[in-house]
Amino acid sequence: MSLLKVNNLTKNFGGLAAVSNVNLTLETNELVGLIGPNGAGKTTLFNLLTGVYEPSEGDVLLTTEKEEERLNGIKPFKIANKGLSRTFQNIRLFKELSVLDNVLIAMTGKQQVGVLTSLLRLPSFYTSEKKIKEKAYELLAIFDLSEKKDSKAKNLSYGEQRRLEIVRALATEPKILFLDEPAAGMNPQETAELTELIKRIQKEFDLTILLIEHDMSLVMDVCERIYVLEYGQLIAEGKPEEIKTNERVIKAYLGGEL
Ligand SMILES: Nc1ncnc2c1ncn2[C@@H]1O[C@H](COP(=O)(O)OP(=O)(O)OP(=O)(O)O)[C@@H](O)[C@H]1O
Repeated sequence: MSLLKVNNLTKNFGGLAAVSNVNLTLETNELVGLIGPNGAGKTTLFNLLTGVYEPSEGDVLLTTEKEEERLNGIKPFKIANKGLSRTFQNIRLFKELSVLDNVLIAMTGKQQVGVLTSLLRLPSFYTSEKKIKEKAYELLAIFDLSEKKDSKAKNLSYGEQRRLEIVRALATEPKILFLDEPAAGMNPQETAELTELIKRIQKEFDLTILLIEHDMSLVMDVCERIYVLEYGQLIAEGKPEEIKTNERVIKAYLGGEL
C-alpha cells in the first residue's frame, strides 16, 4: 500500500525550479533512497514533504486509515504529529542541553496526561513520565549513547551527534522517517555501524524510510529502491543494481562517485 504519494510536485525559487514536476511513492515499510548531485533538489524535496516549504504546484498525499490526506500547507509540527519525522543535513541539537534532555524534549506532547494531572503531580503523571524516560533510555541504548546521557550534546563527537539526531526523530514515534545525509562527516567505521542501525530500526519500529545520502556504499546497501534527482527532475527510479548501471545516472554523476 502506498503510504505517501507525491504528485507533480514543483517548488520554484524565483526563476529556479529547485524541484520540478516530481512524482514518487513510498510503500509501507519500504527503505527508499533519494540521490543526486549537489544542488539537485533533494533537501528542497524533503522540505516540501515535511512542511518547511509549501509546494508551488502539486500534492503530497498521506494515506491514513480512512482516507488520503493532503499535506500541502500544513505546518511542520502538525506534519510531525501525523507521523512524519526527519533529521537535518546541518545538525540541529540543543547543544547546551544533555543528551537525555534532547531526547525528552523531542517527546514533549507524548505525555498522555492532562494539564491538571501534571500540575498536581498525580500518580499517573509519574507513571507517564517514567514510561517516557524508559523509551528515551531504550532509544539511547540502541544508538550506543546510554553512557553519554548526561553529557552536553555539544561535547559529543560528530558521529554521536548525528546518531542523537536520529534518536530525537525516532522519539516522536514516526511512521515515516526522513534522513537527510545521516552519514555526512562520519568515518568508514561509523558509516558501517550506522548502516546496520538503519536496517535495525526500520524492522524494530516498523518504519518507512526515505534517505538522502551521498555515501553510495550505504545507499546501495540499505535501500530497496532509489530515486535519482538532477536539476530538480527525477531522472531514474529503480533497484540499486538498476541505478548503478543506469547510463543517465552515471552521466549525472560523471566526475563523482557512484
Ligand atoms: N531557500 C532557497 N532559496 C533559493 N534557492 C534555493 C533555496 N533552497 C535551495 N535553493 C536552490 O535550489 C537548488 C536545490 O537545492 P537543494 O539544497 O535542495 O539541493 P540538494 O540536492 O539537497 O543539494 P546538496 O546535495 O548539495 O545538499 C539549488 O540550486 C539551491 O541553490
